[in-house]
Amino acid sequence: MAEKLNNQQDENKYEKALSLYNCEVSDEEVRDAVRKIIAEKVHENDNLEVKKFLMGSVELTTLKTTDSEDRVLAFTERVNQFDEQYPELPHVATICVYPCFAKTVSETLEVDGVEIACVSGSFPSSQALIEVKVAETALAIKDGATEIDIVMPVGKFLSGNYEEVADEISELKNVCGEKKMKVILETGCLKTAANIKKASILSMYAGADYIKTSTGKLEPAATPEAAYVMCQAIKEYYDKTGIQIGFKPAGGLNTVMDAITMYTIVKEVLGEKWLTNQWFRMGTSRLANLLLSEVVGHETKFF
Ligand SMILES: O=C[C@H](O)COP(=O)(O)O
Repeated sequence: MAEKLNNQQDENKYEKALSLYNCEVSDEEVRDAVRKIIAEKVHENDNLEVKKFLMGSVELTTLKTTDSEDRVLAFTERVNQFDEQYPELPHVATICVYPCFAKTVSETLEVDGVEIACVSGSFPSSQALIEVKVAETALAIKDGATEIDIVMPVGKFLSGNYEEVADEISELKNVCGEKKMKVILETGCLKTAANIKKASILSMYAGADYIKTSTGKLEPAATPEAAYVMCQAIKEYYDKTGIQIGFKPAGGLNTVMDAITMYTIVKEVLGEKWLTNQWFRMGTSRLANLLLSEVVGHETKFF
């Protein structure tokens, strides 16, 4: 059943994989389906238990031009202190930083089970020579990254160079080896549900362990519609191959209700099997304090 393509020599192997899926998705149908989920289901998940779960799915992110070693060190220390101050609450899933800070985080982080995610491959544009992307990814891992977030080469995708897009993703997955690799689709640039579905399928066949909506550097970022299409693609891929792929909405998740909406879409499309922080992550630079404030019942700026 499993359809791992990496060892096949066929020149059009990824186009062939794409042809196994219906990628002619209607934007209008997606909008209607999302509207229905939001109207009928989101309220069921607006509760303390879900908010606690969401805290444990957060990829605590700092990807700022102003980041420095001191700031990243302080950022990591807050995660260490969180575990001491709130032992009954789930700690965040990862700390997500630029590769030049992987060493700082890995030398400072004291909490077991918090992964170190590094954006790589010339984040956020992905516009660099593959050799540079390979080197950056290898160095991030050498310095302690336990997960890698790369950006799909969006320009190549929009030009229809699907084999090149997939070969590049596959090459970077080879560098990652056992380390989990997330592929950011930058769904705001893909515009249509059909493109988002195609990019999702292509990334999964090329070796993505997670697919991720956005870099957070472009608008629109993680929309419920993009999340819906990506979750559908993950489900169809799982049904066909038996391989479970994670989902990471990221970028522009600014309110607790944004997070609950993403949770609801995952629950409705993918089901309970994806509702662990191994398979569902939220990349955010703003949500951790808001979620914590709601969980503890008063405003806090811990992170
Ligand atoms: O990967 C995570 C995103 O870059 C975070 O985006 P954000 O700053 O809009 O929350």
